[in-house]
Amino acid sequence: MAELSLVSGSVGLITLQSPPVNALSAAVRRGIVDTMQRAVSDPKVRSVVICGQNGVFCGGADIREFGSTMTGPPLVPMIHAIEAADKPVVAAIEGSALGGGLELALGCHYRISHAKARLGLPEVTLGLLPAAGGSQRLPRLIGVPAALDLITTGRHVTAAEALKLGFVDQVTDQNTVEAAVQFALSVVGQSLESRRISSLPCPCPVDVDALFEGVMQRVRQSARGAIAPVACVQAVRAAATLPYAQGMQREQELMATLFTSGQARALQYCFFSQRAVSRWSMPSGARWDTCKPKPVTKAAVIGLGTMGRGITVALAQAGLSVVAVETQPQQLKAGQRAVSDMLERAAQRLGVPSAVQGVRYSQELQAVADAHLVIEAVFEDMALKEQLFKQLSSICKPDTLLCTNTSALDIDHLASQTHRPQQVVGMHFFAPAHVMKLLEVVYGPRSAPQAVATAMALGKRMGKVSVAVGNCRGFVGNRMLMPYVEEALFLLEEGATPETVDHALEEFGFPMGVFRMSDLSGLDVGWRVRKAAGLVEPGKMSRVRQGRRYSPLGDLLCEQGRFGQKTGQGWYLYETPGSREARPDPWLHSFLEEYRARQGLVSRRIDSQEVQERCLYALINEGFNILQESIAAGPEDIDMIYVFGYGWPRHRGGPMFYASQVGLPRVLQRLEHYQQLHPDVPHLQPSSLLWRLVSSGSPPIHRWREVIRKPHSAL
Ligand SMILES: CCCCCC/C=C/CC(=O)SCCNC(=O)CCNC(=O)[C@H](O)C(C)(C)COP(=O)(O)OP(=O)(O)OC[C@H]1O[C@@H](n2cnc3c(N)ncnc32)[C@H](O)[C@@H]1OP(=O)(O)O
Repeated sequence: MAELSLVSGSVGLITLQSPPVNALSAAVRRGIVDTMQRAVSDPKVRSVVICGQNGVFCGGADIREFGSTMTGPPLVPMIHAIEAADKPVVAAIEGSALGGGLELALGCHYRISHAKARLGLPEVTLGLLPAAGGSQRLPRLIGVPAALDLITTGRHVTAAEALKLGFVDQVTDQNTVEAAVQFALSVVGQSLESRRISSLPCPCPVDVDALFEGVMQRVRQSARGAIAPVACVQAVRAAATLPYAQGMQREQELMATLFTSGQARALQYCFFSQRAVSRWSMPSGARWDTCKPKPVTKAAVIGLGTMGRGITVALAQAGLSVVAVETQPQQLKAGQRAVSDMLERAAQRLGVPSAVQGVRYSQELQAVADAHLVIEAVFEDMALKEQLFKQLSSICKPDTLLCTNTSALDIDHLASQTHRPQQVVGMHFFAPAHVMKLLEVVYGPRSAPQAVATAMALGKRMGKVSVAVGNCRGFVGNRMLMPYVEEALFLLEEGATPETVDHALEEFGFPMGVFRMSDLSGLDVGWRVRKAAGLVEPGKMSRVRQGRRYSPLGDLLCEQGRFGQKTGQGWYLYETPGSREARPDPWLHSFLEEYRARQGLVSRRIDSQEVQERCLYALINEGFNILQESIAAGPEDIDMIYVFGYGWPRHRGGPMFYASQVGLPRVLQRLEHYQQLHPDVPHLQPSSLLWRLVSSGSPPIHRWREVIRKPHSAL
């Protein structure tokens, strides 16, 4: 797992060998300890270079080992032994040096990096901190503020930035190992004292207390309940204020708490789930590894509203040639300006050439004729989309993929408007479409596996986390959101205020509670959907519609023109239309009191626990229904949709993972409890899959699929 060879007569070259990313598994650590010992004791070896095979230095500790008892040589003494060596050790960094990989490099006396390498300490994103000395060495080398930035965000930096910050000694765009070998030859005989980072003093800011207080406040605010960023600050503070040995002790203590935490498990589950969702499958048995995507170089977008603009930008930035069609001349002009601005700004920020030239604009639908793939992003209106799909079916080449960006409408119905239902899929983007990472790729019963493969591959090219899901109202994300929103409205009827509900959800870790979110996206959006579903009865207050409990509160606000931020009033009050700061609205509080009085509802005190349980368990319950119906292939798919599209706090792993952590029997018991209190609310009726999982002994989440697939009786 690590090989030693002698090169250029006197350089011991240690090559880490553990594909795909040379993670520091027990075998690799054993290999490093063994080869270092041999190199140090071999008189022919005068200096050492450490590199990784296949163009990757090291992706860090082997995350797969974290779930079980760690065996093999520990990282910390291994890195100390490298640093203590009396022969110069040079890290030759290609590809990635991340986490334990960078900590290994920081234990070396010199670091030579390829220009295209990426370096960083992303442990915080896995619920950990750099506990192989990284939190103590990096501040000594680059100073406290820069180290705090890298360690608390986990961001990867380019070799150029690493050189500027001072933790890389040389950057090359030639062969990195050869450059490192030459470098190793050149430093033989030089003193290594100043190269042992652990022996350097930590450059200490003038007012350490003020600095760390400010940082801690900022970090706590953005962490939204995540504990690792806070521990990272504490570890760096130890580097700034304690001698190295004591700092290391503090680093280990903090790591011990994080390592076994539920948050670390959740974040590591997210790491693997994010990768697992690209290995999609359909109920038909079609899979990611049996279907080849079709090449797509020319795409078309129809409709230049907010979504169409974002989708155009995302496609152009992925290097596709795009034609954007908008039939309204004013909208076309405004859309063109907005798209060009977004592309120019992004190019400036990233220091890359602008993709503006890759986009053409037209008022004519005919302009999409030679596209390989068309994404429709017109107004959410079935009649309009039906008409459009009929036209596209005759304009486009027979093998052109026809995609819709609908957020809820029936993909199969749209497919039936065309002569090529197998070529129709949903590509459900989230606003702003060029920023948000999530893409739901929705297949109908007639969608061809190759069409799904092509949409998934395109999503990947656009840098999205793409999740393949089946066709149903609202697909996965919005379908699960419906009971969540409904429960929040019911809680208002029963005595809560928007503030108490939002506070409980934000306390859980959402960036915004349901009412602030609804004000931001516009109350009229849901109103239109409810109208189309025949649920809205203007001016009426009835609380049972279509045979189940219904809250008309949202409709009543819309009837008064309260659409949220854009009108300056919604569930909250805003200083002016469009402003963002939500303030409690006394009018709304009186309105709720009057509403309850007219409905004969007795207001009661509702605590955070009830808000969280009713909103979140209702959402989770719908997730179980979705799994049961095979709309999502597994819990990881649902969880990634919620983490990347709906602000579910990543350190809680997604709704299904959260349910597994709370304990399925507990979720079931609380749903039953609330269902008894509210028998007219069908979404509180526990899903039969939840029942089956509990009666199968509540297996761990990675074994749920076995229960989902098991044929079940109608018990
Ligand atoms: C109590 C004391 C205990 C001490 C513990 C010491 C702790 C040390 C801290 C750490 O080092 S934690 C790990 C820090 N490293 C990372 O976070 C890096 C994670 N990896 C990546 O960011 C990327 O994978 C990459 C290295 C940039 C490569 O990206 P690329 O897009 O090229 O490939 P991927 O699809 O992401 O990955 C390919 C394949 O490899 C698996 N993998 C990647 N990194 C690791 C890893 N560190 N451990 C185990 N497996 C890893 C990844 O899961 C993919 O496989 P899959 O089968 O497709 O899932």
